[in-house]
Amino acid sequence: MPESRVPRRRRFLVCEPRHFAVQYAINPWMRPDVPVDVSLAQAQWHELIGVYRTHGHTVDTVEPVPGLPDMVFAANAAVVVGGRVFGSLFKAPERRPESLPYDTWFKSAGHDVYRPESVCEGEGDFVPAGRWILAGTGFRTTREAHREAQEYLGVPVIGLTLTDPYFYHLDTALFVLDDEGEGNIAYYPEAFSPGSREVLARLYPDAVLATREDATAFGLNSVCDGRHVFISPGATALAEQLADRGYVPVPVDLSEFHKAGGGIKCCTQEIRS
Ligand SMILES: CN(C)C(=N)NCCC[C@H](N)C(=O)O
Repeated sequence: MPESRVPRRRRFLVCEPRHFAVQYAINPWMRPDVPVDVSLAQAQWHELIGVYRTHGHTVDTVEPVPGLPDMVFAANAAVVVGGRVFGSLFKAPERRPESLPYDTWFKSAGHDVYRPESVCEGEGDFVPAGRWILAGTGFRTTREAHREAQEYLGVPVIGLTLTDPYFYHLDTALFVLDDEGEGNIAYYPEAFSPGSREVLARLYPDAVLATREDATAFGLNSVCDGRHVFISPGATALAEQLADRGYVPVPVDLSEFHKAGGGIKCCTQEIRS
């Protein structure tokens, strides 16, 4: 008999994909020659927002800026812990201008915003997990940024090295299921260096382990509220494992966004107060 899980209401910041496109290639998923169906992308995104709201979560929006096609990936703009906003310094010059509108939004919502000196991409690589923050490096966010984040947020930052370019952000290879007590996660071990795998196995002996099929279906780019897991419908084996553990998978298809290398979590910035 699986455990009964209790959801916690979340506050999310999102950005409508009004100017979404694949115009450049900064990860192996992006093919500017493959067309994006913009109206399908819009419909998929609105479906996600509707699903969050019907599950009791608060959703705020930042105004999209023309010429910034990846701005829809709100998770990459910052990581917010205890109301403190640790902003981003994108690696790709094409994405750097996204920081200004996001910082402006956070400031107008009353938050202090820290401007990092080292390359880092928000919740793409910083994954708050209760007592600590799991932090990816290898493709985008630097070790120096891990140090800056720990100093500003006052939360231990545990560095993990990513080794597969298809999983270039930590949130493509891992997500948090529970952030209270011992906590728990789901992840794809082969996306990490041997040492980082050992660290994850030590911290999370009871983790849910995903297959490459689940991971390439963006199954680990999921959002969990403690009970519901908003998950890509292609990650069928992972959804089954989660259901066996008492979670409730809620499939939401963001296939148009996969063409840019993003999924559900990338479109979702969590504002932790
Ligand atoms: C889970 N992922 C990868 C994210 N958190 N963000 C998606 C960013 C996509 C963008 N084209 C880029 O390559 O930066």
